[in-house]
Amino acid sequence: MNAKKRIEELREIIEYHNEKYYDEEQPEITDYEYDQLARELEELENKYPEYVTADSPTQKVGGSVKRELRKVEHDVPVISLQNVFTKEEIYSFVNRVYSQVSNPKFVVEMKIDGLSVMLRYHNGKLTEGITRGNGQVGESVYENILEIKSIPKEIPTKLTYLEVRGEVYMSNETFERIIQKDTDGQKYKTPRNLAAGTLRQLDPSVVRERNLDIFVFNLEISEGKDFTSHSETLEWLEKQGFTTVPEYKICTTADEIWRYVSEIGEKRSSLSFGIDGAVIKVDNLNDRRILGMTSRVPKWAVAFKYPPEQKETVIKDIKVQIGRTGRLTPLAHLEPVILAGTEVSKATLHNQDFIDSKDIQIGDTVVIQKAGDIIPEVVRSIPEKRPSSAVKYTIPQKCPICNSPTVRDDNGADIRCSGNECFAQMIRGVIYFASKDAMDIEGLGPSKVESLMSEGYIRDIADIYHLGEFRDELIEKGIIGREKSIDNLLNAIDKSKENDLDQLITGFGIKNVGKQTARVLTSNFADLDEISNATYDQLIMLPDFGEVVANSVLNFFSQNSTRDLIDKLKKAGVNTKSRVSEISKDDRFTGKTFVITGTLPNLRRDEATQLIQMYGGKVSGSVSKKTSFVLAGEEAGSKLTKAEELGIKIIDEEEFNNMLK
Ligand SMILES: NC(=O)c1ccc[n+]([C@@H]2O[C@H](COP(=O)([O-])OP(=O)(O)OC[C@H]3O[C@@H](n4cnc5c(N)ncnc54)[C@H](O)[C@@H]3O)[C@@H](O)[C@H]2O)c1
Ligand SMILES: [Zn+2]
Repeated sequence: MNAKKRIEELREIIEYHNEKYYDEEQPEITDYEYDQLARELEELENKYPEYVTADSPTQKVGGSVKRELRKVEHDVPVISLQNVFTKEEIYSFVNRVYSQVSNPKFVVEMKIDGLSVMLRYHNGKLTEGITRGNGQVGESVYENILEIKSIPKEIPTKLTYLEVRGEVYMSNETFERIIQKDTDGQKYKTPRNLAAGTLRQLDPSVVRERNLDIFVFNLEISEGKDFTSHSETLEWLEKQGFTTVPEYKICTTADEIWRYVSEIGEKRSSLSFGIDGAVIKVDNLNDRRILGMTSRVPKWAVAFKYPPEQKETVIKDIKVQIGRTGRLTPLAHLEPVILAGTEVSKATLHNQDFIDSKDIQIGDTVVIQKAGDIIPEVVRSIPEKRPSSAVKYTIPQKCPICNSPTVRDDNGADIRCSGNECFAQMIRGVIYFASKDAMDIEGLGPSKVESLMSEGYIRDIADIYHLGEFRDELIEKGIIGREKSIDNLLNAIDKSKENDLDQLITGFGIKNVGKQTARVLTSNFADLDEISNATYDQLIMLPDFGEVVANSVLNFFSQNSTRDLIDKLKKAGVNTKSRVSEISKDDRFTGKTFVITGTLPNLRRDEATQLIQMYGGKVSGSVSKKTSFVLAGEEAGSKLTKAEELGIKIIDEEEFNNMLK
């Protein structure tokens, strides 16, 4: 691909992820992955400056401004920081500074993973709180800021105007607590996203409940008071009651800086809050002025991004997941380990090529990492630690769901089920079963259904009623959410067992049978068994039933898989009795006994029998004085004679049909 094209493509991808991250607080990729993309774009733009445009994401800061929040223009544009990823880059930054100013000092701070907020004070009183927004214009979150305890609302020194900048964050502990019980909070993947989502919503009481906090890291404006260094401002800010970035350190040499950066990196996972790097800043404010800035970043600071934390663990098993498009994705089930603060028990292996190229086997010890603290990935296997019991893994040749052959995409590494819409179709079926129109199981919406099916917990609708057996596993995997959401869902599932039969029949999703038709069935038959044994003639006589609908019903209930499904549902305790039919049951033949003889022109004998039984009548094999009617067709033999002798009423099919009208 040529450079220009790649640059354009990268810009588009990055803009997309910026919006997800900054505006929706719902990132789809990890910070690490994002940083790789941003770095690639930056390097290309450096190499081909002729392609740099003013609207490139490398030239801009942050996200946009929410319409619901009041816009505020920044006094000092809020710029970004240059990211660096290696020791060498830190050294070259330090060397550059040394070449431009004499005896520089540096402050090394943690880069808190939250969102930037500017705080304004007039005459010592807090008057405004603004998000970074696009760097020029931010959003007022003043009412929300007031709910953050560690932000002083009034400070002892009454300068006419003061502006400080800090990072609003949420501690890991608070994050865990909130996503346990708060369904809105559960939408967010990381403390950073939840902190941003919380600060940018409109209800201050939510901020209070969610216990946001702040670390102040910069003094922007202090009218009537001068400082010579950054570290001096931090000390002064502390005296004013601000909580400043913890454990910052003043360093002189590159070696010293690197040692401290590494030290922070080592204790990173044991901190009670998230950091996404370390910031190295020139301390002296005059030096900063000499070094200057670009349109987007200061030249007197860099942010070091730590490589993702890695751990070793063992692959216990590899299972295949099936996605919406029928793609089979192998998933490693791991010996659980704590990584970057949370437990990891599975990781995607992407495809067969990934497994083969990394030489990954079941039983292997592997190195995993959580890129950007979200999605765990397998970095490599350690063949020296391979036990003799290790097993090679190949994606199955038959789809574990529909048994169709699996095929490799012509032009790629993906392997798909060749079954016609196998998974999508199944998913739709289960989603419909749980929907309001059918079994109305609250909490079992499309995305939950999809994950449960992808993970193999649900293969058919009856499996829904066995989810309770996997309660602990589901909690551990976090597929549904936390303990509370799982219990709510299990309760809703349990409750649905008592639903009326028409809801269950609707849920089967039988072709041409909607809610209305399901009701007709349940008001004419006593239970699911009667419905599944109903004959064409019984069905065709039901109100609103035409040939097509009747055949659809017959076809559905004649399949073995349907019988199995019904058995499974009954065993699980799902109601299969019709309540409506108890009231409106048509019992016109109660007390009447029929004898059927000869061949009827249209009805088969078993069909006629069922019709009679359906209306409360009995069918007997021999004619006696107790016989009410003899239903006779062609070639009726001795029974007809006997009926004539006893004077019992003989009817033909047409008369019988008339009795049913
Ligand atoms: N996953 C995604 O889809 C996605 C999308 C966009 C951005 N991101 C992540 O966000 C990063 C961009 O980060 P950013 O928006 O915070 O801006 P940035 O990289 O420009 O860093 C500057 C920000 O760091 C923060 N900060 C925290 N502690 C600080 C300290 N001690 N001193 C100075 N600043 C401090 C401030 O908020 C400041 O505005 C990317 O590198 C990426 O990791 C991820
Ligand atoms: Zn399939």
